Amino acid sequence: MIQTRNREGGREGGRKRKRRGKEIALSDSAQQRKKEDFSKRKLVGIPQELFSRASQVESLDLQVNQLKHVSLISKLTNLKELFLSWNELSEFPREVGELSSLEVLYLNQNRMGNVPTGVFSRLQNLRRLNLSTNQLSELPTDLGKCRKLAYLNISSNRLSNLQVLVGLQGLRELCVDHNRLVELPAELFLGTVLTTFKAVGNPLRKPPEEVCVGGVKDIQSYFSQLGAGLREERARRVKAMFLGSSMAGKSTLCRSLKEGQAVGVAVEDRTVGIDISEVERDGVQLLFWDFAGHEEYYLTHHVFITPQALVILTINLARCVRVGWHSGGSTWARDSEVVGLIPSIADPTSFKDMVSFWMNNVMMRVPDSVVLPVGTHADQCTESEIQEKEKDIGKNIREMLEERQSKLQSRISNIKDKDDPTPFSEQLHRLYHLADLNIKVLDLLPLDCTKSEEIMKLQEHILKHVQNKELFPNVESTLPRSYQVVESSIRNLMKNKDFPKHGIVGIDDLRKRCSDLEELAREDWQCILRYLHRIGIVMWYEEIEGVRDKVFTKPSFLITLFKTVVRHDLVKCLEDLPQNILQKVNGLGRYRKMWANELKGKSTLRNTAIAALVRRSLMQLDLAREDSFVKEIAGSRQREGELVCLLRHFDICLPIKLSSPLNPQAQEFDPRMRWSPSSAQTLYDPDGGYLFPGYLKDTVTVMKMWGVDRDDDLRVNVYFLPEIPYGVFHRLIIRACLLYSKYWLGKDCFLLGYDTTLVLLRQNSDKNQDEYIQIRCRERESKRETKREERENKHVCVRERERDKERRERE
Ligand SMILES: Nc1nc2c(ncn2[C@@H]2O[C@H](COP(=O)(O)OP(=O)(O)OP(=O)(O)O)[C@@H](O)[C@H]2O)c(=O)[nH]1
Repeated sequence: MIQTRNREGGREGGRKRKRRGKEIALSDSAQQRKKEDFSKRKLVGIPQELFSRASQVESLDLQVNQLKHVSLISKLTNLKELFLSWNELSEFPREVGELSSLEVLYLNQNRMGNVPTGVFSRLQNLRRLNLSTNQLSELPTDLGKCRKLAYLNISSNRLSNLQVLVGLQGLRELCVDHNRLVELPAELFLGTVLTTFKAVGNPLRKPPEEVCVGGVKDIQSYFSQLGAGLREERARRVKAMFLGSSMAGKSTLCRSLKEGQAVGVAVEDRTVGIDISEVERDGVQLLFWDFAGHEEYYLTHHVFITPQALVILTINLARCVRVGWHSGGSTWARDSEVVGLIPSIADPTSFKDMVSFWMNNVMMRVPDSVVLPVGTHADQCTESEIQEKEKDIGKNIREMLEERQSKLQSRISNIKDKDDPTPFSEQLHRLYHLADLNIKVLDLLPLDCTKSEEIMKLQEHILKHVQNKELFPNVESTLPRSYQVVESSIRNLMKNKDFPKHGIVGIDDLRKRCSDLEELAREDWQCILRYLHRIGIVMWYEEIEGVRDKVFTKPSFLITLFKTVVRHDLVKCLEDLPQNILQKVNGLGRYRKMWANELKGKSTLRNTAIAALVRRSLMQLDLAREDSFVKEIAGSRQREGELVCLLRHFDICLPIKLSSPLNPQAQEFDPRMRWSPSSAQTLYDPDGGYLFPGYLKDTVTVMKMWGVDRDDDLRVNVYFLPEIPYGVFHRLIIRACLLYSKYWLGKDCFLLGYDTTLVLLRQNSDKNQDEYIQIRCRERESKRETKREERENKHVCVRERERDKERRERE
């Protein structure tokens, strides 16, 4: 998606760019530095005119040209800043090594394969160096002599060793994303002034990537614990995520793998949300995450689909029927009924629903994954059918991947062909990165899940692949012993009778309970907890205000909570709420119908309805004995419940006022500020409720308000490659509505009202199957329209009268 601009051509964040800009501006004014700007001129050599005033030039900008060599640059003896980004340099310009006054050197986005040793020995004043997006596999040993170097960007290269950087005492910012690093030198972090370190996209084992994403503090803690004389341990662990459409056989596979033999699953025993199980085989710990295939659950899946996992894409072979090829890739249809070019997600036999929807989701969320397609129900197909389907699915997936690559490449060329590609450098970097991260799809394995020997075949298959270091470089990681101790202490605690069955514990309480860890400093303990959170052993959302002091030691319980309000049969759950539960939340019997109708008609759930649903779930699990616990989860009149707090954070629901058509808590939008969910804190309204865009069914209200499209509407289309990820539009609804006081919502479209302006957003796909979000804007015509809008604003309000009546009845 086109969204970011980077004026400089480097790949630093906006803040840093600004800082650099400021630095330059300050030093400019102080020293009257002579600047020469020759950027974006399609130059193939340095302009000769420069040499007539060579000694005066202090800053030279040659970005975005076609330079293959840089000669005579050493004549600019007073040069302090040199920008050579976005050129065609395949060799490092050696003469640069003679520019002893140089403070800033940018050589990113070139094609250099190496930097010769000796160049940096004389660059003693160098403060900022950007060598990112080149093809470097080694760093010159003398780089470590640039004692003043404070910023170094060497991301998107082929580096596997950072030892030469040890000793750079002034280094504060270091970016090494997307290289081939397996280990990091501890000396780079311990006792240094490094404050920013980025290393995503490396096959890191020491420390593992889950530690590195926590930043310098977490890495320091990791190394100091490694160095504390405690034994280091090797952990071999892999998460296997079972994805695929409903009734494909995911639960059957998960449960059978756990038991080590074929286990039948009753058809009505549908997975709700996600099931988690864990087994150890051949010294590898396998965490199985079984994601429900029913559409309602896709909304929460993104919270749990994490990188570095093995994706087991489960396809019911008996359900797909081959009907021929066409460009849409929908090769399958039920009972020989040909589906449309873009088959509906609701068609469980379409190729899109069975394979490409999941593949696209995986490509978008975890694009460096390994996918193992497993064809279930092989016993219900003939040998030749299996072979044919196996071949077709493989071919279709390959075509999908090729199409994705070619789209990525064409977008890359589009940007590169622009006269000035620098504003798109961040986007280009992402495209390069996506093009690099080719998802690995293994051959389809057909299975009859009713046979134990077939289950064992799958187990062997999984173990063979996860032990392949090329496919899973991160399966093995080195951990300080304390990491293992904390993990096993928590596991042991969970076996204790007095440990809460739900597994939710206060963070300090948990630390106290792990008594064998007394010597571990609080900060180190938190770093370990963060690591355990990232690998999915516990959940600790320290960034969410309402739950930051809680640890969910049983992630499955968290998922159970999500299932309370995100489920395929929610209307029925509301209709079936027992009387005793209603009484607990001061509800009347007739509320069942009212709540069910509100959900069906407006996709809203009021607080009392949520409280009743949560209470019922907790009672079913025998966890409702402590009223205070139920209130913490479900909410009370004083405070928002932890469940909605989490759902809000993950953009699954939107707080709404049920009593008013307006949203008085809407944030004022400040374009200078970065918007984040936490900045959109809303006041808790005990009489309010939440809107779940995932349950929106039609577009009637929105389209009535909007009318027909007009030629003079202001219109912007935002295209997505290869399609709009599931749930993105829902999240857009939530984020946009938090900013506007008037909105009308529908399935796949919504309308925002501000002053006299209407803005329509809708997700579309055109005849070329390009998917995009369209933004249309127009002035409202008359006051009459405003009145009509208020009358029809039924998605965000129930009438005041109705609320009063309800209150009276309660009283
Ligand atoms: N004959 C046969 N039945 C299978 C096979 N695999 C699964 N089943 C049956 O298919 C049905 C659906 O399987 P599940 O494992 O519940 O499917 P799921 O993908 O988990 O479905 P959701 O929970 O809706 O996501 C169950 O009744 C299984 O026993 C197979 O290979 N052969």
